[in-house]
Amino acid sequence: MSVLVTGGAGYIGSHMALGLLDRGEKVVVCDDLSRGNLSLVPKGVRFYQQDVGDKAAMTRILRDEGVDSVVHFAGYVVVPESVSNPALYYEKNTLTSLRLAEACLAANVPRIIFSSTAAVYGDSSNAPVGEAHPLNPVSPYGRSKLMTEAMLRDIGSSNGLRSVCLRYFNVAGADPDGRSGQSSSNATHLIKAMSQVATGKKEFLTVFGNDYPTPDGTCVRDYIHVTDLIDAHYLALLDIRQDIGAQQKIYNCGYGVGASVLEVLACMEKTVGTPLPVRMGDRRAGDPPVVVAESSAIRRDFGWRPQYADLRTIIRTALDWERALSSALPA
Ligand SMILES: NC(=O)c1ccc[n+]([C@@H]2O[C@H](COP(=O)([O-])OP(=O)(O)OC[C@H]3O[C@@H](n4cnc5c(N)ncnc54)[C@H](O)[C@@H]3O)[C@@H](O)[C@H]2O)c1
Ligand SMILES: O=c1ccn([C@@H]2O[C@H](COP(=O)(O)OP(=O)(O)O[C@H]3O[C@H](CO)[C@@H](O)[C@H](O)[C@H]3O)[C@@H](O)[C@H]2O)c(=O)[nH]1
Repeated sequence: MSVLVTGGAGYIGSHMALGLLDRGEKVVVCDDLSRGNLSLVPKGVRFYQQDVGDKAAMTRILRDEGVDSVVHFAGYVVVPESVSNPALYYEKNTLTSLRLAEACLAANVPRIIFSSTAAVYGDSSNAPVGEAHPLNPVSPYGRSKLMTEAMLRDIGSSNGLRSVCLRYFNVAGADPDGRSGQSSSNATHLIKAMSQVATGKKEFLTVFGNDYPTPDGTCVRDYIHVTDLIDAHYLALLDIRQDIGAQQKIYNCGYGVGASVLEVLACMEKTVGTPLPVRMGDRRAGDPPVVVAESSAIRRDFGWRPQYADLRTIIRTALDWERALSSALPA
């Protein structure tokens, strides 16, 4: 049996493909390369350049490859873009996931692990958010993911497709062995942008707002190392394969520690040993002030034990990857 990784040419999906191969799993990757890089797909996986929202094609692939479980990363991830173009996000995240779920039913694939997000909570007013926190996304991106969770829940109850929805907080860092990392030169993520500034690929960092109700006025986030996130997925895969318990399980993936934009900047400057060029800018649309995880459930239920829960490690691995990144990679 093999595991299908959708979006496996992207940042997190490529780490998942590596993590599965490292654990001796057979891996199939489907990615339409709309936002990914073929060079990130590890050798040793079967690759299809394929829109995962094409139900007929996906049904064929699931059957032909003997897939027993799907790990679904494919989607669009830029919060401000979802504010300016919501329809794109409902199409690429919600509709595509619906078609993929239908393909799973048609091909009798009984399990899916879904990339959800802390953005489903919206403004969490300073306290760490647990899974039972009110769901009030402030961006179309967050809503597109919340709708997908609900769809999977209903399809699970009525048609037997099991799901684990993992709500990631801010994923950053790179494979400690240097095999993958954030490779899109257009990525909007803070630590990526800082790494580009630190390596001279970007002129300066803009801090989006310093008048938030936080200790230093900049937004606070819970940054989680991508390798710890992949461990959480593997534990979720082991759990879902047992076919026991609730049809849908939902877990936060974060460390429960917040860092402000200025704290992340200070850590990056310490790592590179020099101040970075920075400009203060306006607030960015769709940004809640504080998003920090309460993540005891996944530790308790799956025995998740993060290995890289340290901002310096996250920044060092991101920077190592940025330095190694070939300028030949497409955007
Ligand atoms: N990066 C984060 O901090 C973060 C946080 C929370 C949730 N997530 C979720 O994790 C998942 C992966 O995020 P990422 O940071 O690796 O993004 P990414 O953009 O690097 O990867 C997404 C991949 O999906 C592919 N893709 C998009 N639509 C597709 C389609 N219809 N068919 C086939 N392939 C398609 C893209 O080409 C790309 O390779 C996303 O679903 C995202 O919403 C990411
Ligand atoms: O050049 C930059 C980039 C970001 N920021 C700020 O840094 C913080 C983090 O931003 P970013 O790294 O873009 O992440 P988020 O907008 O918090 O969203 C990420 O984290 C969410 C979960 O919390 C995921 O759902 C999203 O996919 C993922 O992009 C925010 O306050 C931004 O305003 C800056 O000040 N300057």
